[in-house]
Amino acid sequence: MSDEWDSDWTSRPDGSAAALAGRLAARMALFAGVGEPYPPLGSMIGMEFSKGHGTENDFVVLPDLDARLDLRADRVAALCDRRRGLGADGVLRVARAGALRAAGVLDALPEGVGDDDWFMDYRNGDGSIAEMCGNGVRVFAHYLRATGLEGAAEFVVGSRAGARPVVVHSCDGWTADVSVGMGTVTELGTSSATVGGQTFTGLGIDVGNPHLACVEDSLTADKLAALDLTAAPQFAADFFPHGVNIEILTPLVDGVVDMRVYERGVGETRSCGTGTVAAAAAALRADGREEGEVRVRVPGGEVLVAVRDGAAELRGPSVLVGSGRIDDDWWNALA
Ligand SMILES: N[C@@H](CCC[C@H](N)C(=O)O)C(=O)O
Repeated sequence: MSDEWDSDWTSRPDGSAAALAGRLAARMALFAGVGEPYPPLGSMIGMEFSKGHGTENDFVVLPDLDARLDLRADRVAALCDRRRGLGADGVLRVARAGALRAAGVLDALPEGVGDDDWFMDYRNGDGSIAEMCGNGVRVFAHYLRATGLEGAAEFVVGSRAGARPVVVHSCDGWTADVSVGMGTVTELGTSSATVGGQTFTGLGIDVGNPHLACVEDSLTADKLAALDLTAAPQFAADFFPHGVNIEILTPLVDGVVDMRVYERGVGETRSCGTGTVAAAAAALRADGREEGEVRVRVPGGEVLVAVRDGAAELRGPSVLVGSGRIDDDWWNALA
């Protein structure tokens, strides 16, 4: 972690009124000394963050261009906690791949990713690292464009699953429409999982991260909405030794499916971009096809998935909600 985030008064975890008054006085004195107006609490020092979502799969975005942040699992989990933190399904650290490699966050660069490429360092809400996040990439690309960190509308975002080319079709400070090349879709075979007391059989699919996409013929959108996804599903751990994201979906009708998801490292989310790709591939396969376009409706909105030549493209929205600073005292007290 950077020294600038660890000054004497920011590192004290003492949250008492006396301690707070002391810190305020120290800030006021500091600013009075240089003739500057006193800044609002939290505006002087503290990590910048933004909050965004893709079809309501939400993320804390942390710009960390020098890759100095120590993104320990407990810190990520606290940040993502909806009561004691900012609240999110995951964290997106923004840096160049080379900076993350130099800082030891990445041992080596994934295939197709260069030192100068942007890299989405993605963490699940429980602090675990995942290879890829399809909704996250759209928000990541939107953030880069909206902040001016990236000037081009087409560029590459590196992920642990490899290079993901993005096209930002339209974008302002609030919303964006983004396409992502999601790479190869690999079928792993059939497996099953028990969700809310019901057993579903599906297709194991790797899109950089592991999925079990279960197309259930008897499901309607209403029956899907009534499923209980509060408890963690049971799945075949020998089939998915690193855990799995589980999608339950209706069969393909007129190019549309409805999907819900239980994400590894998070729980039920209102959308999962890689999950929609797995769902589209499984729905096409169940329909006797290997290619095609599928509109995937999720609780948080909808996205468009195209599967062609064994690879997929995902297109959907991104929303940037706002930005601010994380209090250093809060962050350091997590140590
Ligand atoms: N929400 C993401 C997927 C995030 C990673 C996943 N939970 C995993 O552990 O593989 C998406 O939009 O793809």
